[in-house]
Amino acid sequence: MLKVLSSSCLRGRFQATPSALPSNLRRHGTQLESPWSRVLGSLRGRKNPSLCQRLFFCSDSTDGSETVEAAAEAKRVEVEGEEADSKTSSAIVPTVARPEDYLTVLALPLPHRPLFPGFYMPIYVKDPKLLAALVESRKRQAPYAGAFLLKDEPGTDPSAASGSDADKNIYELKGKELFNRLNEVGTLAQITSIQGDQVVLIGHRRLRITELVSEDPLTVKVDHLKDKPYDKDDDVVKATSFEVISTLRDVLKTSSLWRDHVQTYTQHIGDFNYSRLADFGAAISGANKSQCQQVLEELDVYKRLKLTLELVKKEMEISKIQESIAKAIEEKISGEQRRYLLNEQLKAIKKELGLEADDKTALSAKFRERIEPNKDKCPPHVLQVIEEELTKLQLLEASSSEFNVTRNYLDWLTALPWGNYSDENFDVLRAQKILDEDHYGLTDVKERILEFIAVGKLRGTSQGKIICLSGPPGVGKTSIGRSIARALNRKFYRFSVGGLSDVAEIKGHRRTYIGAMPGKMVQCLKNVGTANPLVLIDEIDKLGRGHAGDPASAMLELLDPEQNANFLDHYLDVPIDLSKVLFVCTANVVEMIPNPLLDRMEVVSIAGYITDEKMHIARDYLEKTTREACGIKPEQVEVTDAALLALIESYCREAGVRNLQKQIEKIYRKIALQLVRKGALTEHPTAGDHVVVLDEAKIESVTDLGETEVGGETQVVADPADCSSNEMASDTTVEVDPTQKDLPVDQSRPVTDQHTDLQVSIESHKKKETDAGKAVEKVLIDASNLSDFVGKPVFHAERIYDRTPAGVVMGLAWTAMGGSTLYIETTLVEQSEGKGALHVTGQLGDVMKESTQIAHTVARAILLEKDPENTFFANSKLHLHVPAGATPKDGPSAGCTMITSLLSLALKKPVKKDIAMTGEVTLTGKILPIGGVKEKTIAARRSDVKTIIFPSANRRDFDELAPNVKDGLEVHFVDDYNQIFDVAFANEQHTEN
Ligand SMILES: Nc1ncnc2c1ncn2[C@@H]1O[C@H](COP(=O)(O)OP(=O)(O)OP(=O)(O)O)[C@@H](O)[C@H]1O
Repeated sequence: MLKVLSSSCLRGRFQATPSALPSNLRRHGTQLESPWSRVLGSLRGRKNPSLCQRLFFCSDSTDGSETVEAAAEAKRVEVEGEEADSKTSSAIVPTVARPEDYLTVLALPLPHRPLFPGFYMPIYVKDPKLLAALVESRKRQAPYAGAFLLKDEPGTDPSAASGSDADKNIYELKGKELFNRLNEVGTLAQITSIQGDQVVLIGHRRLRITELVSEDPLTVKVDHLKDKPYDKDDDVVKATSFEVISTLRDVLKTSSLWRDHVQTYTQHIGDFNYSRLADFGAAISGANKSQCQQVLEELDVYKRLKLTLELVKKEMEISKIQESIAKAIEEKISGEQRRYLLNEQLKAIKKELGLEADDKTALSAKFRERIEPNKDKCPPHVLQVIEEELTKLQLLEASSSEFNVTRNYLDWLTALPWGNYSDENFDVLRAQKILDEDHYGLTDVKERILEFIAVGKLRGTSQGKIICLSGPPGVGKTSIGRSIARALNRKFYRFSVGGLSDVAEIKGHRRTYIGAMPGKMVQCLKNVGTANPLVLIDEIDKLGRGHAGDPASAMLELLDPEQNANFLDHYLDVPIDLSKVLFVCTANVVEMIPNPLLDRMEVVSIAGYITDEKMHIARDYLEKTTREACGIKPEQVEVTDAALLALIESYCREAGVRNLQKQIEKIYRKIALQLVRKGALTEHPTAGDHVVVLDEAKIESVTDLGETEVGGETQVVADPADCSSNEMASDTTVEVDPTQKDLPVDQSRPVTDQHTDLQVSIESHKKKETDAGKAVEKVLIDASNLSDFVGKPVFHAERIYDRTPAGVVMGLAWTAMGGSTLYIETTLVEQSEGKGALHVTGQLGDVMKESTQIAHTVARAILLEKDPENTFFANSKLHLHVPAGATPKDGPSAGCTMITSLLSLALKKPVKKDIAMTGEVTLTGKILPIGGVKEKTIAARRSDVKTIIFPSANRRDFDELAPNVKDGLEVHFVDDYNQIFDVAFANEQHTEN
């Protein structure tokens, strides 16, 4: 029966590129594709697609008569074609002789695949003799030859890809050699066209070579093979064939390459035969040549179907893999593109549905939404600016820089808490409780804050004020600021102006600059979200001098209650009301604060703490917070008062408590380490274990139970359960001193206490019972073991002299770090008649140098008055020195001390024991007031001074001091130097001679 492939898709295929070629041809690379495409080209040239179709499936039978019928039908169709080509049609018209009459045929070697009956195959014929013979046979109207697949060369890998060098040599095979390489079973092939060395074949029926007839060209005798008879109605055969068909359909779903073949074939499923189905499956599968040859050789149709089924199943798997690979690659490549497209589509859809406005509208909506809740409280002029800017935003191009500037500006403008105040707390008692909770002492500051709250309560509103906390570092200026905010229920914001020299930091940059930002105050308001925060301006005394504008003046505008109700930030360009903001400034040296600023401030000075205050702060505040921070329980540690006192007096002699805090932290860190180490050791050892710890150097050996080697302690760990008993716990206190060589170890008693390699000696207590009834390790810190935790005292007493010799007097000084004591030393260099002079050292400033000159003159006058005979100053070259030489010193307040020192040398009389003095002296011996009375008093107490001489003008300052600062001091207030002379040199018996 003739099958004319009329599907339009086939027509399309033949007009397509080589990729549309049947897959079995395409798979074998260019060698096959090339002639195939040329043949296609020639056919296409004839503009007769129907002809091409016929060439593919010309018959469903291997029967010669059918072939004749097929050819006749082909011719009929061809004639019907508009552009029939007589030359081509003659090429496919079979000879008069029937195919089965061909018993001797020319043998055509097929390098890659066998030719299946009913299939079309273009090949190259390189052998000129063979080609000539083929041409000749066509001329003789006998265009048939035998096509046989070449066997693989012995030793080659059949799975190796074709197209290798070995393949190229097949064209050189000739005669016997070629004969031996041919598979026995092949196909009777009709030569449909010959163009150059390209020959197009159509397979007809199976052949088997029986003998070699001639070698050049190779001619063989053949038997025509017929399929073994089979029952067409056999269920198994049917089922197998149906499975082949359904697999082919599955492949069709995944592989478009096969679609045309399979569709065409299955369309004609009604009159197929099983044999051809098997051939079809094998032919179009991608199986290798030996597998295909196996199908060709199989004459049992059922078996052939089974073989084919295997091949197409495999093909299906391959096509699935191919599909997934293609999909993955496609996804990878087009992922980005697809996302972009989808995004665009999404945007378009949203816009269409009115779900999303464009960027500008969305932005405007965002800003409006932000300002909406505050609209009533927001000043009208600000609302007006916002409206104007929003209108401007709509008009600007979104990509323009101006747009960004406007957007940022609106962002800031709408983010500020216009008229948004936190509820103030005017409860004085609560505020006092909070202030006391956070800080010990600081009565002045606390009082001032409470006054402020009281006024606020009476007025119903609080007025922004500027409080300036001044004092040495570490006295709690910053931390009290935080407490005040808590007490007043205001938001807290801190910024430091130390070294600030750019006015823009305070007042912002103009919007026209790239990267312009508003000033600190606007940033503060945005940050805290309320318009009445407490703003702590740290280090205001260290405000820079400024290169562009004066930061001090900008601060003035910010802080002055008269001006700051309409503070104008350069960036915002709309006045902001800062009058509700409570400003607290901190400074170390009040004198360094620019005067106009200082004028507007209420200075509250914190002078520093005396030992007693430090003890309280350490015990009730620092220790508590540090212990909690280190995760140590109160019952695990005990720091004795003696230890704390030693720590304050020998390690932390500063005015504040920052260093003390550091030392306490150091102690607690070490304790934490010890506790953890002990915990680790006591957790792991079990009863009977030996644990040797302490100084590594001392450990020589570990012995068995009950033995102690010299230099090491062997301790037997008791059953941990025993430790919980009261009796045991109370018995196991061990004191270890690493410096002690042979420690007495009571080996009859189990010990759980272990010592770490910290190389410190501590008393480990296991006797304390917690509420839960468990024994706890307790670390005890006493004055004796303090150095194990904080090292040797770094700060030695300020007192150089236990008893000052003649010519040495203790003075009192004030520094930014607090008060301090200092000595004025004078010695005689040489004596020569009428050559009295004074040489000065100790990095003294100009004022202090002048003081020495004044002191020299005054001392000479007083000596003359007291002892007219004494010519000491007139004839002596003197040297006055103020230790420590590395520290620069200045100021007039050491005047009286210098006079006393000079007189003491002149009189060879030491001053009263434990006396210190301070006061500026005039040339006539009058004593002028000094500053820093509290600091100086505290410093004097630190140095164990018992008697202090202050100028009378400072009596008020001294009287204001807390009683605990004044307690036990003998204080003299003087107007004239003679009064000092009387106090300093009175009742002293130690005249040196
Ligand atoms: N009276 C006090 N009661 C409790 N703790 C205090 C007291 N004074 C200071 N402290 C603590 O001392 C530490 C240092 O204080 P802070 O940082 O406030 O010092 P400061 O005066 O601001 O120093 P600086 O001038 O260097 O900024 C803080 O942890 C603070 O809690």
